[in-house]
Amino acid sequence: MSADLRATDLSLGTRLKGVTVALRSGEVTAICGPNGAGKSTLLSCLAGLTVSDAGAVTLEGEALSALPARRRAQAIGYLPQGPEVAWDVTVDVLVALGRLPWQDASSPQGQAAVEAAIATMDLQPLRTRPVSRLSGGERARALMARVLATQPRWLLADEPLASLDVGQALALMKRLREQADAGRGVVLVLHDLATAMNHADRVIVLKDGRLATDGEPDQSLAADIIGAVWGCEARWLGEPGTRALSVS
Ligand SMILES: Nc1ncnc2c1ncn2[C@@H]1O[C@H](COP(=O)(O)OP(=O)(O)OP(=O)(O)O)[C@@H](O)[C@H]1O
Repeated sequence: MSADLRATDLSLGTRLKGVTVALRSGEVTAICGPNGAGKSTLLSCLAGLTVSDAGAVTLEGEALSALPARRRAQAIGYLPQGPEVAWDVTVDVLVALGRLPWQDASSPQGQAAVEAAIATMDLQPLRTRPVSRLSGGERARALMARVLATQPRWLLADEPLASLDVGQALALMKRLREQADAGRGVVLVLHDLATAMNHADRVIVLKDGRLATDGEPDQSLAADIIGAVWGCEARWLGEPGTRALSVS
């Protein structure tokens, strides 16, 4: 069984045009590109939530579209961009919703997974707080904890750092690295190219719905590619692992 999530020749209107990528478990993959490039659309297709006009997504060799919804939800945790929380539940209850695909929130195993997710996202002090009384960043952490509580083999997150402060963002990237080191696949839509450069194993760049590059961060985010895709004159500063991007 190949431990990968593949999109083959994926097309959807003008949003995706023949995108082929093979994502590997055990890696952190960043999907980057300008606004409207198709990043969220690709991630949603990889999660099985958006159906393409042409092409296919396979999960570990099986067509994603043929998998029962529950098995798919067990395997793939998906955090959309700026998700709404429909009910004003407490953090505890929200995170426990992550066990729905397993239907075991009240079992010792389910509870252990919820506790681990709450601890991982540093949510103990907030666990009895209703979601409506969280700050934007706290809410983002609670929503990530819900995804982690599922303990999916694949973690797909659309701009998971968007509302986090610099310390929380760094902490989350470390946690996601631990998830990859534990053998999970981590796929993140990121606008911050320095985060992608410093923390991803691999960077996929989309432009106008097409694959622009797919490779190691140094290669995919080389200055000439940033120039061609984002239209900025770019220069990387600093050492590998802590690089900063200077753009003009
Ligand atoms: N439901 C939809 N129906 C039709 N077109 C859509 C839909 N959602 C998004 N689009 C369009 O598809 C293109 C790709 O959108 P997508 O959200 O995937 O881009 P993105 O790369 O994630 O952008 P951003 O960085 O702004 O979040 C955009 O031009 C957008 O306007």
